Amino acid sequence: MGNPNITNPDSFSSIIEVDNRKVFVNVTGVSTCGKPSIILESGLGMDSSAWKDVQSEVSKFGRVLSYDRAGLGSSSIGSKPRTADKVASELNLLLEAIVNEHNVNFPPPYIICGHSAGGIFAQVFNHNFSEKVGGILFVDSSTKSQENFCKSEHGVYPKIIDAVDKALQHDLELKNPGKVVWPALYCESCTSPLVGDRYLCQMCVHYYNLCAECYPTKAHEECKQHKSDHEFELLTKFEGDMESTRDGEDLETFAANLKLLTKLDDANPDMLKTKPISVLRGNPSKKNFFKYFVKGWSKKREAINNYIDAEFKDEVNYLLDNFDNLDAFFFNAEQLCIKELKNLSEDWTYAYAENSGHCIMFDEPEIIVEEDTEAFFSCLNSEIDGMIQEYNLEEIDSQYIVNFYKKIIPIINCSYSSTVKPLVTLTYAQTLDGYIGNKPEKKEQLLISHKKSMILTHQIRNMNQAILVGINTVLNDNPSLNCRIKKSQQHFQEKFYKVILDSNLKTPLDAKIFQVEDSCKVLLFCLEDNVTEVNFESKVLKFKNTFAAEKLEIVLVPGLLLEETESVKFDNLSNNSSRIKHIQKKKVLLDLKKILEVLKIKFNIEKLMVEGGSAIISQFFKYNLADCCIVTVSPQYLLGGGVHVTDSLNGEDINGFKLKDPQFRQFGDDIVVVGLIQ
Ligand SMILES: NC(=O)C1=CN([C@@H]2O[C@H](COP(=O)(O)OP(=O)(O)OC[C@H]3O[C@@H](n4cnc5c(N)ncnc54)[C@H](OP(=O)(O)O)[C@@H]3O)[C@@H](O)[C@H]2O)C=CC1
Ligand SMILES: Nc1nc(O)c(N)c(N[C@@H]2O[C@H](COP(=O)(O)O)[C@@H](O)[C@H]2O)n1
Repeated sequence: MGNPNITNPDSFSSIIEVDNRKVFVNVTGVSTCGKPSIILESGLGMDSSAWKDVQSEVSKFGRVLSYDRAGLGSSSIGSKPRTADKVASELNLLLEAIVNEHNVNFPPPYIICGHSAGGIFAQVFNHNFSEKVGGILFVDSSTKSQENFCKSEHGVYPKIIDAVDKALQHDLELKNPGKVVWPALYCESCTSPLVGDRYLCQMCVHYYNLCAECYPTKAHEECKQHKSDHEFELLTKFEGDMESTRDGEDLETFAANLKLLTKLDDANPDMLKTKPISVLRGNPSKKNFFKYFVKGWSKKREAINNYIDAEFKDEVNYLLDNFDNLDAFFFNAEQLCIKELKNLSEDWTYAYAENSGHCIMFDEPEIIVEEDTEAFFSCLNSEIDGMIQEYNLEEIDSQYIVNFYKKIIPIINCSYSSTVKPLVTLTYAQTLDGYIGNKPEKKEQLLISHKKSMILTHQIRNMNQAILVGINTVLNDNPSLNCRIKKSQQHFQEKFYKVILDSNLKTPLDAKIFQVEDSCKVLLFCLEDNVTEVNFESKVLKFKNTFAAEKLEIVLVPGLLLEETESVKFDNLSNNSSRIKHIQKKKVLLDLKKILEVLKIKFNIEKLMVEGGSAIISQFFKYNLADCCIVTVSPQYLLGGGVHVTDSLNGEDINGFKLKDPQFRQFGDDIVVVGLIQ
């Protein structure tokens, strides 16, 4: 079943035939071989046009599909009832058709971004086609608890809904009688629910919905305040019988779909447990949904009253009268929804769109774009999680991370130029009590970072040309110091250096930095004063006999005398007193400025990442040699003690400082703080 309209299989918007039905599809976005694709699933009665703003943005970093479900927009009607099972199967057939029959690149895993009832369809799709789903982004999604909500003492809502539906069908006051067309939208001028044509103001930052009655007067208050004339676009034109336009997507079927999901979840409760999900909620006090059900309709009280069963009349009218008192009730219902959604997965993120109502894609599409990016990234992470230890990660060419880094360091992009040193990024992970490592005697690396911030660290390694650590880090952690992201290793292997500051050549010959299969070169910086010592000379020889010149280079640099004052407490047991004695100690450390100069001039290293440990970080701070910081803060306390991030500055009189232009971002459980050092 070919489709002549598809001229560019990478991006197309067309009506295609699937299983003898016509389905409108809109596939856009950059080709993402090996990465997840995004499916935009609209809410009840809404077609693909709802995603206009979101799709154009998300397409910049991935493959995106929006489509009209059967009976909506430009798609032909489907068989009734419109159960979520049916919707899921039809979506699956559509995906198979566009990939197999139309040769369109739209690879799984899929991240389904479901608005409202679209979140229910997404979950049912995950039950039935689990292997294809990477994660779900819930955009003010419906939840199973809404069924209880309907059944609860406030079960009067379904009665209002019924009455509204009936009123719409019979009430001649309304221009376009028919079923409720936009369950979540109301006219922002007259507050009636939107039936019939729907208009959007093109000039405002946000879209405004106007019904056909208000459209000619352009009566929206905020629109009136704008100086220029507003242009309104007729977004959706409904003609004739509404029944055939949003065929079958009614509240009765919606309630049945909630029951179906409850049944599927009861049978298989963990279908989403390990998959990343994002829960995005609008502001309950702004949800047009509720206004539609209650406030908007209080204006049409008479019409509604005609269609409410006598036994519910008092209750319905009480609600219509007391709309403002319902905030607390709606707030509680909202909390239930959030709890239910978060419980679906162990890997969830939550975001609150304060300035949005139920239709976040109209009010704040940018938040969905951001959340999509997060889900996109999480999905990649969970794919590669299991492989981290095997040094076999898939490439994460994640613009998300790259942008995060670049955003705060414009100099990395353009204007950093120093003839004497590379651009230095200081990166480490710390606990809430400031520790970066275990006590040295433990001889075990302290795992602080969440897997997601760890991947960030690896990506940042990949964006630099060298990593520098002190010898104690090598002795304690035995790190690999490579970038375990496959494919990017290509770039990494050719250009990367592992730099160890090791005055006395204590680095073990069997250290992992030499062993891992990469072609990075190890640079051991040693103290030039040592060169005459026999012991040192024999060590150098051993290294040279063990490793080829392209694998290892020993670089001699001058030392810098460091005078440390150590405070020692002496107890006098006879009189139970104690005395502090200050002992002056001398230590030689390698000259960092000289090392940076050599890295820049001899090895052409423009960007250097310094990982630690404490002594190294402290010295970079002390001599103001770092340009920016990326610090992972993990929500844990070590308490028992260990290596503190600036331990070795103890006693020295050095001024502290504040990061410039700090940025913060959550990666898994951790907060990553990024900023410039002036
Ligand atoms: N959480 C994290 O992100 C990280 C944690 N760590 C942790 O840090 C701990 C190690 O820290 P620490 O004990 O301070 O040791 P370091 O790894 O910082 O190494 C310090 C040693 O490096 C050598 N050195 C040479 N020149 C210099 C110089 N100019 N400045 C500083 N050191 C120099 C010195 O040994 P010599 O005189 O022999 O040359 C010095 O004792 C480990 O527990 C490790 O796990 C490490 C990195 C990151
Ligand atoms: N970002 C980060 N988080 C942690 O929890 C850490 N323990 C570290 N440690 C640093 O990473 C090195 C290990 O690197 P490999 O993965 O073995 O290549 C370790 O030596 C520290 O420098 N970092």
